Amino acid sequence: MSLTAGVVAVQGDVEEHAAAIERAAAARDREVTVREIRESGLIPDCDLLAMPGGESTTISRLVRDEEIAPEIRAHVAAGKPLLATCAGLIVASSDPNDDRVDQLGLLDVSVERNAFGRQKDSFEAPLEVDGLDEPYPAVFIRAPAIDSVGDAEVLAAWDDRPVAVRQGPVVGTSFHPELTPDSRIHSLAFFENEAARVPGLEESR
Ligand SMILES: NC(=O)CC[C@H](N)C(=O)O
Repeated sequence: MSLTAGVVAVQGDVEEHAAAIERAAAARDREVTVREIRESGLIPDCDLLAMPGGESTTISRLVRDEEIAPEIRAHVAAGKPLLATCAGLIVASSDPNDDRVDQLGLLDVSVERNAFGRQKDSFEAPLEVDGLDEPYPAVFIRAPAIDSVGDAEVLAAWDDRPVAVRQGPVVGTSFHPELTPDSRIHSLAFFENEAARVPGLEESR
């Protein structure tokens, strides 16, 4: 079955996410069509969803004004995967610590925007990630840190702060997995988490 993927496309690395989704799908011999999401009505047809980095206040505004937010929530409630990166993580969180961001509350974490310090505005780090055999080359750009974690599971930390989390079908990262050729995070979010995200799947097999 061919898959349909959506990338919330207000700004940020939309094409890079699309390419990473295509690489991750190809590695599994899956066909995928990637659509850019700027308006409501498209997400219900999507099997997978990515919410890229950019500026969280801007993304939040689009998602609210275009009435995309309820569709993202319904997508996740149906157990379909969402990968939320950097600003996307801030929007997906339950507490962005910023009144200008309308959070979606899909990841039970509070975040601090731009938390990794001015001298380290942008850096790459070899990250140990739960579920990956080798460190992942993680690119951080004015990245948020995760301050506290409720129901979500921490997949990776940097500088003693969580930077990748999972809650059911949602994976959130502080870094930008679309900016390196390594598509293992997309693969983890979209193709390797089936049992965890679809309740009852394990039993029904
Ligand atoms: N690269 C990014 O997505 C940065 C996120 C941005 N600093 C914000 O707070 O919205």
